[in-house]
Amino acid sequence: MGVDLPLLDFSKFLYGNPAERLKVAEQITDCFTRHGFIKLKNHGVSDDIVQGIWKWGKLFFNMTTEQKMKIIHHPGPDPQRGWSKKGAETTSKLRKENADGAPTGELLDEKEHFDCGPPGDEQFPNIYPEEDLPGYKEFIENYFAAAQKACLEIMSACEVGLHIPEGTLVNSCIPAASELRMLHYPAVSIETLEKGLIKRAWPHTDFGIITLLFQDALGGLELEDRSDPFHFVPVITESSNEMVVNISDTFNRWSNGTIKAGLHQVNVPPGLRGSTHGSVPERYSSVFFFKAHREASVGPLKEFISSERPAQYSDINALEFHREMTDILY
Ligand SMILES: O=C(O)CCC(=O)C(=O)O
Ligand SMILES: [Fe+2]
Repeated sequence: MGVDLPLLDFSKFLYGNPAERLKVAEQITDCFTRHGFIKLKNHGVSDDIVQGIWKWGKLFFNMTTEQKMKIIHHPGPDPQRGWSKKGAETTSKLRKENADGAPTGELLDEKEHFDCGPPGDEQFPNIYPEEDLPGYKEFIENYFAAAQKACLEIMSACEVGLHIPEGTLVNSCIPAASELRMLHYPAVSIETLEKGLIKRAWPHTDFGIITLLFQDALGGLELEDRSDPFHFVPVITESSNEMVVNISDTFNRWSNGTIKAGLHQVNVPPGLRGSTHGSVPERYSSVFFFKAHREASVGPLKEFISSERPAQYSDINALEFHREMTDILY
């Protein structure tokens, strides 16, 4: 029982010799296949950027409601831009679509977030608090570039680990169409969370290719223990520089259902489980939803289709898939 996620050293892929690259690539795809999740160190996103997540996250969410309202996101099927206030999104509806026995109804997530796409996105322009928080946009754009680069390297590692031709995954990811999210979970009473109508984030899978995640020292991210379905265990990160990566729905589709998306939620942090009263401190985290380029197919790749395993998913493009999924989410 339990899930032992090893902390893999990605520098062995980035700078290692061919044998080292192959070894870590296979560890990555093996862990992804078994758990839907991996943990990486030396991933190439600098400590400065990770420290910036905590610094800029606090500055952003500490802005007044009036300031945040200037860049509020208007819900709809297109990619999210700007600030979404607490209760705007319910991940539980997605869950309802994905599996039986899941919570149903309007279960809200106890979180607020900021979302943006690639710097200079013309199709879905980003919105920043440029006057109210100078420097934020510049930080976010640098973080976006570093996260996008890390994801492309992880795709290369997956190609090596899965023994599929170079470029099979990477070529569908350029130009960038990823989404970056800064998250803040306000302090909440344990009683409220334990009552079960509110969760920091309900069980869900993400719908890009992979998601990078950084969480603060408080923690609270949990993944499904596949040996005990619908039972969740904490993803323990020893330092806030550790990168947690999950497989998301697009990878599941590309692999024709052989590499499944990692089901996850955000719960009472490990150190506070079992308490019956008191409050759970606020929490900060950030996720980078790595997406295929908007016209790329999110149907199964030919490497994963055979006469024994015909295509399980339709051949739609990434933007159509995104719209389909956000329609469920809001
Ligand atoms: O904050 C976290 O740890 C996870 C957030 C998450 O799963 C999401 O936004 O999709
Ligand atoms: Fe998620």
